[in-house]
Amino acid sequence: MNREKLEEKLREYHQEHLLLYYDKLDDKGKEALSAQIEKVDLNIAALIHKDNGLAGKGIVEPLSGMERKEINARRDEFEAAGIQAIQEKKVGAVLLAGGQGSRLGCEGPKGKVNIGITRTLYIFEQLFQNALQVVEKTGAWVPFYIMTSDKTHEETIEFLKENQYFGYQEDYITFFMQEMTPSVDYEGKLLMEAPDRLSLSPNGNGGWFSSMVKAGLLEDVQSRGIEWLNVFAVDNVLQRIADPVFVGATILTGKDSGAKVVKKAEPGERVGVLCKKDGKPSIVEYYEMTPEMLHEKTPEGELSYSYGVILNYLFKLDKLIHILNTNLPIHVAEKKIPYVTPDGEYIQPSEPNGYKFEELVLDMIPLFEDCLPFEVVREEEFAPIKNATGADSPDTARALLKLNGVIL
Ligand SMILES: CC(=O)N[C@H]1[C@@H](OP(=O)(O)O)O[C@H](CO)[C@@H](O)[C@@H]1O
Repeated sequence: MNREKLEEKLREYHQEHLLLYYDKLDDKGKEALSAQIEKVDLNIAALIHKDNGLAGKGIVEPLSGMERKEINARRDEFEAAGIQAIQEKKVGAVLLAGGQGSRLGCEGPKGKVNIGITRTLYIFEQLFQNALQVVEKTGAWVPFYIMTSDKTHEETIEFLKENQYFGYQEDYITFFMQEMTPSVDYEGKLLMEAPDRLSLSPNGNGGWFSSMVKAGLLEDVQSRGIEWLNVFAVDNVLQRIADPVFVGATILTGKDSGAKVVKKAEPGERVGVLCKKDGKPSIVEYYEMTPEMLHEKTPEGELSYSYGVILNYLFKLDKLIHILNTNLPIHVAEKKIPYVTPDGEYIQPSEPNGYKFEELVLDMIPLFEDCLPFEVVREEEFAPIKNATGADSPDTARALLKLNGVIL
């Protein structure tokens, strides 16, 4: 697009300031900026006013799930069904790895964080170890789709290649990039990170499937005969991938989605909670729970909203395709967003100065017919690494890995 066309497009959305530095840019800079402006959704006002989150809207009630007792009683049956589906190549895995390890003091992809003590043990390495257990058990390779972001793509590919995918077969690994959305100030004006660059950030983990489709991977998924996708986060080193028992339980109970859950450790634990909203399974994210919901108890004295999701979901492919064009709610988060001033000065704010927009994978759940809440043992399957120290840190994860026999 030339200047005139860009101006015309921007005027419509009151974002003409994006061309403030345009005339001073060289041809490469002009092209780069123009490409970004063409690509982004400029209808920010619509984003800000979209339904924001689930909490407090609709009738929210507790939801009971499949508990350990029931799972253990039917374990063999579930496991056999899951193994069969994996051997028939019906299950694929999607690793959400777009995040950076900056909070853990490591620039670059979070999966590159080394949590070993006497040896190196990268987060990616541990996840592949977990996946290899299933390969060993079933004799079948589970195709892995790895979602990266603009900021982590090249480095992730390079790192995994260098390390020979930690023993996983290269033919079963495919990368795709998460899409980006613009950040805005409190007036809804798009922020710029540099004179030739908008401030963009990953669009949240809810965009994983549409990003996969936009990357042209639906054909790949379908040609492999995949019917189920197991989506999971990079930050839980005890994550079981394509767990045959979970896969089998979801299939045999006739559900079209499943969510692994743990009993919450305490009311304030920072996990999304599986519940019912307007009669359908839904997840309310921890920061959207009301104090009443957080503390409500059953007559037996247990938390009413006790199932915390560990970001490990199973989705049926045909349903994912069916809901592909359904809009997910946009979650608006106030953040500190670096930007350039009209004089070209780069500012790194110490206080929040604007909004980022995210779609969340948990908002997909109500779009499915029914979801199986599948209870897992926290000590065996949930060791998230979110913070440098304290709760959910490398230290807590190491303790849990040790408990599971991993040598650090
Ligand atoms: C948007 C999203 O998927 N949030 C997840 C995710 O939380 P974060 O704080 O965003 O890492 O991981 C939690 C489990 O570690 C899970 O309970 C929660 O629902």
